[in-house]
Amino acid sequence: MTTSTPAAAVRTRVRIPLRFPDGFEVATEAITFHGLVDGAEHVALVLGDPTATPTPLVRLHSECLTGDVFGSARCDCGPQLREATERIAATGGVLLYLRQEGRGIGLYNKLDAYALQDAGLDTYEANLALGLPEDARDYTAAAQMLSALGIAELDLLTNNPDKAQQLRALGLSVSRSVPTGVHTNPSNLRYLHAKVQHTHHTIDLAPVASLVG
Ligand SMILES: Nc1nc2c(ncn2[C@@H]2O[C@H](COP(=O)(O)OP(=O)(O)OP(=O)(O)O)[C@@H](O)[C@H]2O)c(=O)[nH]1
Ligand SMILES: [Zn+2]
Repeated sequence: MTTSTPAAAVRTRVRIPLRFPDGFEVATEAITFHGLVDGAEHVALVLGDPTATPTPLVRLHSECLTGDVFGSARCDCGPQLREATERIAATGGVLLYLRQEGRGIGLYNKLDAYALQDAGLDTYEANLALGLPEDARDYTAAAQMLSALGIAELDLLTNNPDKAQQLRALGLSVSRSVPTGVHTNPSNLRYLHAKVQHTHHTIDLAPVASLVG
């Protein structure tokens, strides 16, 4: 981490057995922190043995109440969370569950943005129309969490180049960006297409290109 980033410290470690609706089960250790710069209640989930490899697999998962909890098909967050949990457990690593709902604009603003998308705007235009940034996420707290866990070098499970870029600028060594699976459905195609076009997410939509309007 850069010298200008304040250090955070582990507050509590507690074991939580996870049981997903599809039957997948895995044990995790949930970790909370003191001293995170943005004051949010971000949580780290340790899966498998992160010390088993010099570059543990890490995912920075931005909170999505609608996708992660309710099963919304408007985005790919729920399936990505499920996928990440299993893949990280297999190799050893950490999932940081970051309280950055709506790319950092909050739940109510995200739902306002959904309403604008239903009126024709894309996911980025909708944020701007609300007078908000396209993407308000800052990963300084994530870098603090990783440093507090003793992780300086990692593989990052993401399709979003900005996440690796920000972590590197914060002094972490991101060995590789490992793409997630492609989780398309009729309700999220336009959203995923906007991510590829606008923010260069590495999502291979070629197999479904003809369906994107
Ligand atoms: N403002 C806004 N936020 C959204 C929208 N759809 C999903 N989100 C939020 O976007 C965040 C997830 O970001 P994504 O752009 O799907 O993916 P990413 O985190 O940038 O990249 P990956 O690491 O590849 O998943 C979550 O916080 C969601 O709540 C939307 O239409 N508008
Ligand atoms: Zn989502």
